[in-house]
Amino acid sequence: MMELLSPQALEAALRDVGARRYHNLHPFHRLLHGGRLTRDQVRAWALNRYYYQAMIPIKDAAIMARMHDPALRRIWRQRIVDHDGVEEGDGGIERWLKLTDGLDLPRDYVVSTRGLLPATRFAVEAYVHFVRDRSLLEAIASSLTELFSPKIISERVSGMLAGYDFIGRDTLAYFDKRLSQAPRDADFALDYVRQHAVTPELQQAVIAALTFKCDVLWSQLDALHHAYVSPGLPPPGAWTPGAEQQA
Ligand SMILES: O=C(O)c1cc(C(=O)O)c2c(n1)C(=O)C(=O)c1cc(C(=O)O)[nH]c1-2
Repeated sequence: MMELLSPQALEAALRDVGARRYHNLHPFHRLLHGGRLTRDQVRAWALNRYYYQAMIPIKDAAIMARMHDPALRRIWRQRIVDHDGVEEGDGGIERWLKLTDGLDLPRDYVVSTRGLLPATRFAVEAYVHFVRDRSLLEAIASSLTELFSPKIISERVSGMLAGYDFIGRDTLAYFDKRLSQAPRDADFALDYVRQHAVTPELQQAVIAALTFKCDVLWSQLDALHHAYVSPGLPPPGAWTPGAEQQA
């Protein structure tokens, strides 16, 4: 028989998933944050990660479409505003494109997603499908990796500024805003999960949802590492340096 956890014990179990499985532990991130990648390897990361950024509002719209409570939708919709902006030239996706601009990747090439690793596409799509197909509680729980993101973002910004002469603070502006947005979003989601996961089965389901999401993030880095670090085998059609110049 599974035991019913107190809200505090449930939170501890969720934090333990992060401590063991969050993508700050991935070797690719260690290299990225340690200043040990080439400029082209950093470009591959920014190009692929764009797809995650671009699909986050679609993921959040799929979650919102399942919310019957206007009060809940009013809170959740802020996530879409944060990424899409209130007007053109504003928002998280635009700030991510400042990063790819800074790495000399043409915007139309980035936005076309032509050079994406297939595994990036599969992992990100799996996240969107997960929130569409599972319960609302599991969908909300799957966003809880953001509990752990402020720490990795701080490590990343300081590590990349120190480690790469081709990266400046303005290119990394995307992350400044996430440092306040992520805790606000994660605190809300954690509160929701603590209140609604009230049976052992629901509690196991939210722990599994967070585990799944850690796998979504981890497998994107596995694919980058395999294609661009070791053994360095980009799949057919995936970006290689210079491919962005070809029509
Ligand atoms: O830089 C990172 O390591 C990182 C991680 C995560 C995350 O843990 O899913 C997100 C973000 N960044 C991020 O920028 C972001 O907008 C975001 C939204 C979500 C989500 O699941 O709704 N995660 C993340």
